Amino acid sequence: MIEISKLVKRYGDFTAVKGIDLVVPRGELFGFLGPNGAGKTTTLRMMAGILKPTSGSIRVAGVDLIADPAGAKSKLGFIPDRPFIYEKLTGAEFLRFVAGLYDQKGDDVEHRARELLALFDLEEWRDELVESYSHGMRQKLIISSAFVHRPEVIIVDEPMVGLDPKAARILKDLFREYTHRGHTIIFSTHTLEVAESLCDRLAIIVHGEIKAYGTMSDLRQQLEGGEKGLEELFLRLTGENAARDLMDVLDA
Ligand SMILES: Nc1ncnc2c1ncn2[C@@H]1O[C@H](COP(=O)(O)OP(=O)(O)OP(=O)(O)O)[C@@H](O)[C@H]1O
Repeated sequence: MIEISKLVKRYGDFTAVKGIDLVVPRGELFGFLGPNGAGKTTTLRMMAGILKPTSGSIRVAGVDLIADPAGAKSKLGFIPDRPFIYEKLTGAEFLRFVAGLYDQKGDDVEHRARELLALFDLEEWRDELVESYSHGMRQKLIISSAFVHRPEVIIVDEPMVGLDPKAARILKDLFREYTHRGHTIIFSTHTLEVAESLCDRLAIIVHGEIKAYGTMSDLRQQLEGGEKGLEELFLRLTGENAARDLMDVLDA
C-alpha cells in the first residue's frame, strides 16, 4: 500500500502539486486522471522516489520514502512515460540487470523474464540489442522490467501510450491479475475508457489538487452526476466549454 500526506512540489515560484493526501491500500488498482499539466507525472515521480517533494510524506508498504529511500524503493516498480533503456543490452540482459538492482537473480528471475517476454511477444527478440527495438517493444520491455522483481507497489505513468491493441489488452489483464494477488498498482491515463473499466478507485487532479476521488459511483455522487459516464464527469471538472469558448474568440 502507499500513503501520501500533504504532498507539495514547487518549481521555483510555481506550485505544481498543492498538498495531496491519498491512501491506496493493498490489492487496489488506482488511477490518476487530469488534464495536461495537472500534476500527475510530478506526483507519480515523487511517489516513485525519483523526484524530491518540497514537503509532505510518502510511505510505501509502511516504509518512509524520505527517511529510508532505499528501503521504500526496494518495494517499488516504476514505469515512466518516456522509457529509458540501455541500448547496448539485449532484452533478456536488461531484465536480468533490473532484477539484479533488487538483489534478485537465478532461476526464478530467468523464469519470470522468459514468461514476461513471451506474454508480450518479445521472445524472438530476447537476445537482440534494445537499439533495434521499436518504441512499442521498448515500452513492453520496460513494463516487463517493473514486474520482473515482483514489487509490492507498481507506479505507471501513462502505460497504454505506444502499445498496440493486443499489448494494451494484455497489460490490462496483467494489472488486474497482479492486484488480485494483493499487490498495488497506481497509474495515470488520459484514456477515460481505461480508467472507467479498470480502476477500483480513481482521483481527478486539476491544477495540482485532487478535485474528486473514489469509485466511479462515488464520483457520480460527488458530482451529482446521476448515471453520467466518466467523460462527462471529467469534462465538468476540467472545463467542458473550452472549444466553444475558443470558437467565440475566433468568431467562427
Ligand atoms: N522540471 C520542471 N520545472 C518547472 N515546471 C515543471 C517541471 N516539471 C513539470 N513542471 C510543471 O508542473 C506542472 C505539472 O506537470 P506534470 O508533468 O506533473 O503534469 P501532468 O499532469 O503529468 O501533465 P500531462 O498530462 O501533460 O503529462 C506543469 O505546469 C508543468 O509545466
